[in-house]
Amino acid sequence: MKAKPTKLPEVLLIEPRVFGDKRGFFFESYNKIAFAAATDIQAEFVQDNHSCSARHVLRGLHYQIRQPQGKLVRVVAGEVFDVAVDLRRSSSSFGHWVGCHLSAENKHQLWVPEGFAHGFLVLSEYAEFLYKTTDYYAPEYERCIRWDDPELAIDWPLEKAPLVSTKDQAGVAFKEAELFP
Ligand SMILES: Cc1cn([C@H]2C[C@H](O)[C@@H](COP(=O)(O)OP(=O)(O)O[C@H]3O[C@@H](C)C(=O)[C@@H](O)[C@H]3O)O2)c(=O)[nH]c1=O
Repeated sequence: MKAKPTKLPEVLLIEPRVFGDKRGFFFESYNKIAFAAATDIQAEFVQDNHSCSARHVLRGLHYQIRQPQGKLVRVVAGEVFDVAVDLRRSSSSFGHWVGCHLSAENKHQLWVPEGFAHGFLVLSEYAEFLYKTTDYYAPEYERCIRWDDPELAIDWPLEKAPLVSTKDQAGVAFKEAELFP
């Protein structure tokens, strides 16, 4: 596997080594030792999540305050535009975002560290989205920043107005959000 820094250097694009043959393909979607060697990150994943969404669904921008989660995200069916936003006030990339195309075809994964908000837009008919997290879901600490916050100005590849949950429609502005030191 290869781990490449994105324009936000702590957000990493992971490219697994894929073995294709006449039967199909095989790859290690996660290997603790290989991940640590390629990324220098000692992550302890405690939860695996799986969601499925239709085209134009946008989930995000989500994060947990006080119990932040690092996320290793990937797509096993379809394609998404996946976004991470740096919410750490002390960071030189505070308030900056990065977006990557993750698909079942390219098999790329994104490492979204603690202290970042995360969201994605579905670009295919549907997308199955899998991710590992370094801490447990804690609804009391769950926070949401609006996906279309003007200050963040994320350049989502939208074809029409996205389908957003009621919870996400009630997301707060970046400038009003509870953030990290
Ligand atoms: C995230 C999560 C949700 N749930 C429940 C709560 C709710 O009833 C239902 C759907 O939850 P949500 O609407 O929050 O699901 P969703 O919008 O898919 O939330 C996810 O979005 C992406 C962008 C992330 O980054 C994730 O960390 C997570 O916040 O599932 C859990 O039981 N455990 C979990 O870990």
